[in-house]
Amino acid sequence: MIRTPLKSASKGVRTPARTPGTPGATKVREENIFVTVRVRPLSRREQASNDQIAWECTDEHTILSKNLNNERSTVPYTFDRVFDMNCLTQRVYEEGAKDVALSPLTGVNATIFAYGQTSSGKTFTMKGITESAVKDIDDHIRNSPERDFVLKISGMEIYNETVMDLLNRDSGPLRLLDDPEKGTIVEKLVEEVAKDSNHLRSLINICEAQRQVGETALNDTSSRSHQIIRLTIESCLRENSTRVKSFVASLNLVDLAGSERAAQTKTDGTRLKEGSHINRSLLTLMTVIRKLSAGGRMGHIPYRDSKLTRILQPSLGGNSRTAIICTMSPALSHLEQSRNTLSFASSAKEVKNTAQVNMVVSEKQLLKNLQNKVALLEAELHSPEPPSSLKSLLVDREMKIQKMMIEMEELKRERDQAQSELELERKMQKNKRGSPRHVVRSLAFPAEDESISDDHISLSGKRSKLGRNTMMRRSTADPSMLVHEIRKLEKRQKQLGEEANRALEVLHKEVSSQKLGSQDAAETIAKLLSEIKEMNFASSISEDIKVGGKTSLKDEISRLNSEGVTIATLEKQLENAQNSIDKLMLSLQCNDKLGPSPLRNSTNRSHLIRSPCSPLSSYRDVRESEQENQSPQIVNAVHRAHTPIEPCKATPKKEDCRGNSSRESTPGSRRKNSVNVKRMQEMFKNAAEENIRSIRTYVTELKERVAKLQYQKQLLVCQVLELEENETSASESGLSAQSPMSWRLVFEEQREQIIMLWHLCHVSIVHRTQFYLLFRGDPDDQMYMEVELRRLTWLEQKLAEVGNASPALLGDEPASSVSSSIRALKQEREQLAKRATSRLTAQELEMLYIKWDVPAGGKQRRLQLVNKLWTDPHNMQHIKDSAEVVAKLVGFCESGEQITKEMFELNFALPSDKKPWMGWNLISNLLQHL
Ligand SMILES: Nc1ncnc2c1ncn2[C@@H]1O[C@H](COP(=O)(O)OP(=O)(O)OP(=O)(O)O)[C@@H](O)[C@H]1O
Repeated sequence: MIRTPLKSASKGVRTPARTPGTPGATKVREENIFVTVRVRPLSRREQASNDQIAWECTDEHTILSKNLNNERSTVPYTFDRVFDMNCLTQRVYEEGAKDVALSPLTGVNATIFAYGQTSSGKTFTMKGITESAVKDIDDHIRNSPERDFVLKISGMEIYNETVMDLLNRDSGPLRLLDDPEKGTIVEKLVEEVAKDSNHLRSLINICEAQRQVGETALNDTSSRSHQIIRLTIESCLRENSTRVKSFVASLNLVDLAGSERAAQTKTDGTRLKEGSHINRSLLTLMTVIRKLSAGGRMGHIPYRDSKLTRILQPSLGGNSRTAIICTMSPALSHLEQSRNTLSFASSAKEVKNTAQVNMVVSEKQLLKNLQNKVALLEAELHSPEPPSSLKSLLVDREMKIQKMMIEMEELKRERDQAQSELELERKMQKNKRGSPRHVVRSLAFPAEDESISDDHISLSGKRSKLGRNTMMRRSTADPSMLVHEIRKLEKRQKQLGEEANRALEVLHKEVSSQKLGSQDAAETIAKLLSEIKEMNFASSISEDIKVGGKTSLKDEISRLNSEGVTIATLEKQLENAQNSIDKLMLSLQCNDKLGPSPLRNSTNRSHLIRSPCSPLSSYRDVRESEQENQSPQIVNAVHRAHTPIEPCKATPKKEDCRGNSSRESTPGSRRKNSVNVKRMQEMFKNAAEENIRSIRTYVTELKERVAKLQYQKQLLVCQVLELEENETSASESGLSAQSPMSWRLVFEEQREQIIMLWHLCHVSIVHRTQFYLLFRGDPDDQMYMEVELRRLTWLEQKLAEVGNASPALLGDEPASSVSSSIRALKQEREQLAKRATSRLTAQELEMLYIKWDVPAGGKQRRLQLVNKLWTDPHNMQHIKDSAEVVAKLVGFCESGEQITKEMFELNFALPSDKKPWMGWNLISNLLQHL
C-alpha cells in the first residue's frame, strides 16, 4: 500500500499550489465547514431509566425536538446531513466525511472532528470514520501506480491543557511553537512513516491505547482528553524521480472530549479537574466557531486561548477542508446539552475555510539535483568525446549534408543533360533552317527587343546606391551560362556585320548601276562598303557555340571588351550609311523630273516592305518574321512579289518581258517604244528609289539591333564582373549568402523603388497589389525583386526616351502608347469600382469611404475610392492600405492562388520550359474575368 517512503517533507518549503496537480485537486477555494449531526440510540443506562427520545429526524437534513416538555415552540435544526439513531457509521463516513477525508491525497489539508457531550458517541463514530478513511486512502494509493506516496502518522492528546505524544508517551508534555510558514507546530512530536496499512492501523491503535480514558457516571470509558491523529500524505509523480516537487497535506482525525456537567457525570477530584479543562477548551472552541461564523464581524478570534484551538487553527477558517460530526444523545434527560451541541453545529456550518493545494519543494532534493546537473555538465566539458546529444546532432547534420550532396549531384547531372540536349537541338535547327536566328530566344537574359539598359538604372535620383549595387551584385547566371551567352552574342554580332555588308553591297549596286543621285552620295556609299568589308567579324568567332568553363571567363571578358570597339564602330558605320542614304534620297528627289516618286506617292506606301521600324507593324511581329534575317535582295524579291510593278520592270534588261528583243522597230512602235522607254525609265527609277528606301529602312533596323547588341554586351560584361566579384568575396569571407538583415534593408529599398516606378510607369494596380502582397522580404524573393526592378527600369527608360512604350511591352500584349497605358489603368480602376458592391458589404464600403475621405453624398463614390488607391508612392501606409482594398476587390484571398511568384520571374529557362510572365495588361484581363 504505502510505497517506498519518501523523505519527510517537513524539511521542505510548503507552498500552497495555485493549480491542482492531479485530477480532482482543487484550486484555492472557499467552502463552509461540512456539518452533520448524528444521533446515537438510547444507551442501556438511558433505557434503564426510562428516558424518552426527545428528538426526531424529519428528513436527511433536519432534526426537531419533540417538545416533550411542552415548551412554547420547537425550532427545527438543519445541517448538511442528519443521521438518525439507526444510521450506520459507514454511511456517516460516506455521506459526511469521505470527501473531506480523501482531500489530502490531492494536496489539500482536511480535518474531521466529532463534537458532542460526553457519552454521545464521538469516539464510537471517529473510530469508524478513521478505519474507513484509512481503508479508502489505502485503496487510492493502490490504484495510483503513477504516483509515489508516503504516509506518516502522528498522534497527540490534549489532556488537562497539556499536549502529549501518543506515539511517544515518554516524551512528556510537548510545547507548541509558532512557525511563520507552518503555523503552530508541536515540538518534537513523533511522526512515524507507515510501511503499510496494517502498520498504519497498528500505529493508530497505539495512539488510541495511549489516550487518557476514565470512568464517569455517564460513560464507562469516557475520553478525558482531546485526541488528534494526524495522517500526513506526501505524493509525487513517479516519472518525476527527482521528487523536487510533491503534494503534501494532512488529515486530522479529531476525537474531542465531551462536554460534561459535573452533576451528571458525578465527578470529583481528578475527573472533575479533567472535566473542567475539557469544558474550558470546548468553550474556547465554541467561541472561535461562533466568531468565525459571524464572518469576522466579531473581531479577534481567540485561537490562542486554548491549545486545542491553536492546534486546530488551520482547520477552523483556514487552509483546510473541515467536516464536523456533532454527536448527540436522543434522551430527554440530555435535551439541554443536545441543544447546546446543535447550537454549536449551527454556528459551525457558517464558518468558511479556504483550502488550497499544498506543494512542497524539497530544498535538499533541489540542491542535490542541481549538484547532479553540474557534475554532469562538468563531466561533459572535460570529456574528450562530445556529449551524446551533440554527437547525435553532428551525425544528423552529417547525414543531411550527404543527402544534399547527392541531390546536388543529381541536379548537376540533370543540368548537364539539359545543356547537351539544347546543344543538339540547336545544331539540328541550324542545319535544318540554315539560319542563326533561332538561337536568339534562348538567352539567359532578354533577347534584343527585351533587353534593358543599365545606363538607365538610375531613375532621376530616385535610386539609391544601395539598391543599384544590389542589382549589380546579385547575379543568378552561372559561369558556363555566361560564356554560352557571350558566344551567342558574338555570333549575332557577326551576323549583323554580314547583313550590314550585304545591305550596303546592294545599295552600292543600285547606285552604281542606275547612276542614281549625286556623285558624292555614290562615293560615300562605296566608301562605307569598303570600310564595313574591312571589319573582320569572323576572326575571333568559332562557328559552334561551345560552353566554356569558369577558367575561360576572363579571356571571354577581355575579348568582349575589345570587341566592344568593333561593335561601336559598326554602329557608327551604319549611322553614316543611314545619313548617306538620306543624302542620296534627297539628291534623287531633287533630280526627279519624271513625276512623283513612289516615296511621295501615298498609294504606293502600302507596297513598302514592312520593316521592323515601320509604324505599320509591331516591332515584335517583324522580328519574328523570317524576313528579318534576309538580305536586301531577298527583301526586294519579296517586295516585288507584292508590288504591281512587275519584277522585270524593276530590273532593266535588254529584252522585254516577253523576250522579244530581236523584233524590228516600226515608227509606231518607235513612238510606242519611246513612250515605253520613258515609262520604263520611270519605272526603273521608281524601283531603284524604292529599293533604296527599303535599304534605308533595313539599315536603320540594323543600327538598332547593333545598338541593342552593344547594350547586351555591356550587360554581359557586368554579369561576368559581378560573378567574379561574388566568387572572390565568397572565397574571402567563406560566405556567399547575403545576411538576412542586409537583405531586409535591400528589400525595403528595392520595394520603395519598385513602388515609385509602378507609379511613374502607370502600371496596373492589380499587378502592384499582387506583387506587393506576394513579396514580403523572404530571402527567396530576391530574384523576383531584382527582375521587377529591371523590368520597370527598362520601361521607365523607354517611356522617358520615346514615350512610345507601354507596360504591355513587357508582356505579350501589342505595343501601345503611354497614353494607352494611362487609359488602361483608368479602365482597370473603373472595373474595380464596379466590383466594389459585389465584393464588399455596404457597411465595409461605408467604412472605406470614411477612411479614404470619400465625401458622403458625392457622385460615383466607388470610383472616387478606387481612384485614391495607389496614388502616393512615398507613403508606405497608404500603399499597404491600398493593397488591402484592391486585394479585397479582386478577391485574392479566395482566388489569389492562381497568382504565383513564378509569374513574376524573369525567364532563365529554355523556351520549352518557359512560363511566360503574364504582363500587366494580361493581369487586367484576368481581372475582367474574375
Ligand atoms: N451510534 C451508536 N450506536 C451504538 N452504540 C453507540 C453509538 N454511539 C455510541 N455508542 C455507545 O455509547 C457509548 C458511549 O460512546 P462514546 O464513548 O463513543 O461516547 P463519547 O462521546 O466518546 O464519550 P466521552 O466524551 O465521554 O468520551 C459507548 O458504549 C458506545 O459504544
